[in-house]
Amino acid sequence: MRLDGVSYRYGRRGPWVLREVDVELPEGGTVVVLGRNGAGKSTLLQLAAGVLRPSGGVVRERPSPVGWVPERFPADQPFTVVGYLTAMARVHGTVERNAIEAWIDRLGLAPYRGTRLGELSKGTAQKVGLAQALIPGPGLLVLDEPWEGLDAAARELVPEIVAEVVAAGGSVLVSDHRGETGRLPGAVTWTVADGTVTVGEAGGAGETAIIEIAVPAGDAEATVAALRADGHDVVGVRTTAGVRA
Ligand SMILES: Nc1ncnc2c1ncn2[C@@H]1O[C@H](COP(=O)(O)OP(=O)(O)OP(=O)(O)O)[C@@H](O)[C@H]1O
Repeated sequence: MRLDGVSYRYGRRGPWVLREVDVELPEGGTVVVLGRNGAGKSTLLQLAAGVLRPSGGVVRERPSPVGWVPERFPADQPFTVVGYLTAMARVHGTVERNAIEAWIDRLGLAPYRGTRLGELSKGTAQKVGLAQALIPGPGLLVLDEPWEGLDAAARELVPEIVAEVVAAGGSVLVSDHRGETGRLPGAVTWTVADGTVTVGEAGGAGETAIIEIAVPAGDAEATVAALRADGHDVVGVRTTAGVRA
């Protein structure tokens, strides 16, 4: 898939979020999209997924089907979990009962089959968001901050799922401001800043600098959050008393 001179702004007079972006996502490739809060990561993902249409330029050779997992799963819909997953599978033209059931099991959704989406916790709703994207066997899987809101067990599943989609020949595009990038071996990075996208190798050997900083222990959480919000990969936190996270 290629983005050819893709530009985007919200509304006719809004500021340009992206300007003439040229990037290529190879078949079977994984791309991690990095950047500060508000840099345009979600916008880029939505253009790639076909959720937004470019204001200028064109997206070519988008694989199908597209599995799109938004940052916040829109849970205000009058469906039960199983009803929603079945309806979404129909939208993709297939109702593979086995695929629906397999993802319900794997993501731990079985206890919530008959629960209405609006009654789910945020983390469980995010899993339903993941399931609907995976059921059709996506040729392009687009995950907006997939680690956000998921419980620890489901977070562990994300790299596994990405590897499986890639092994089946699919392409994966993931945005990440939590610094989980290292969990996706072989991924390329697209860093969004000032309307442009810079392509790099994620964690390429010898290319990563690790900077140690010291802050008062009480500021650690806020500092980690600020660094991640700026697109940095926080690899560890320790106190003078020992390892914290
Ligand atoms: N629906 C919208 N209408 C108008 N402006 C928007 C809309 N969605 C996003 N923007 C603006 O476009 C810019 C890019 O937003 P985007 O959500 O793509 O950034 P992001 O890098 O994903 O940020 P975050 O990490 O906070 O999710 C921001 O300035 C944002 O305020």
